[in-house]
Amino acid sequence: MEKNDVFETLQKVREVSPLVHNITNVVVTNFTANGLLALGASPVMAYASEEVADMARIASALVLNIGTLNAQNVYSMVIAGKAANEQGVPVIFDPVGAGATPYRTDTAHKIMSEVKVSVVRGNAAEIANVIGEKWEIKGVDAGAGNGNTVELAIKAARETGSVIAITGKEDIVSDGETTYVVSGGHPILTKVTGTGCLLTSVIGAFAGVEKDVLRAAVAALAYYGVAAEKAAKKTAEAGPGSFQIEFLNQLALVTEEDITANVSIKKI
Ligand SMILES: Nc1ncnc2c1ncn2[C@@H]1O[C@H](COP(=O)(O)OP(=O)(O)O)[C@@H](O)[C@H]1O
Ligand SMILES: Cc1ncsc1CCOP(=O)(O)O
Ligand SMILES: [Mg+2]
Repeated sequence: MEKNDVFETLQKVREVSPLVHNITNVVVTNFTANGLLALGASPVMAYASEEVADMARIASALVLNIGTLNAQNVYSMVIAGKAANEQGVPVIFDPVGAGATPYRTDTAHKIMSEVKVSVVRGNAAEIANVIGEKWEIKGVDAGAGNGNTVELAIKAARETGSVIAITGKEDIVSDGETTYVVSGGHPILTKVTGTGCLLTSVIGAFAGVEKDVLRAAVAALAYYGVAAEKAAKKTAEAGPGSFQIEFLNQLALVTEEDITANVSIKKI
């Protein structure tokens, strides 16, 4: 996986404009749709159990996000996930807040057991709790924890059979055999809600055009980090509000040169 693979995959997303079906949370819905549009993908949010199977079947990727879960949406997520699986549509899962309440943890386990998930993207606490390990979580935010995120990603990938993306200061992606560290991004990302959720949907867009989901996830994380760095630089004198808007701009503006100059991907 090289820097030019990142740009190549980004170009494919921009050319194909994959339809990304999101069943996500009420906090991030608008931001996610706008972020996917800025990337060049085509977002749709569809939640009704009567239509999710039909929508998932025609999508290039399905993104499931339990941020503001309830019984109805979880029911829809499983129906959509199974339809996507039948059709070979990649399913990307964001276990928002897994570990914060037993309902979230149990739901994450239910989705992982009933749906074949291609990629799970979460912070370290969420990924740890998905595989039954302890890691402090405060609502939807990861606590410091004292585990090793590389080991956690490898273990979680082996146990679940999914590609695992753990995000934070450094992002780790593993399929249990091959593991990458993607550096970049900016701490101000943690001051804007939904940047993790949007990233999960961006991974969906990349997986919608690239069959190798490990490669798709690494490319998505690298691209996202570069856009964040550019936005942070441009709004350095301002705060999270200006950053949020500029980040959407930069998601549309990342160039091959930006990627060559700023991406850091290490295979470990
Ligand atoms: N300290 C940090 N420095 C740079 N980037 C960060 C930092 N913390 C998080 N990020 C980035 O913020 C984005 C969202 O990740 P994260 O905050 O882990 O997700 P979540 O919001 O789901 O907890 C990712 O692109 C990640 O790389
Ligand atoms: C604040 C909040 N509460 C429930 S979902 C949500 C959004 C979480 O988004 P992210 O994990 O991307 O910060
Ligand atoms: Mg999150």
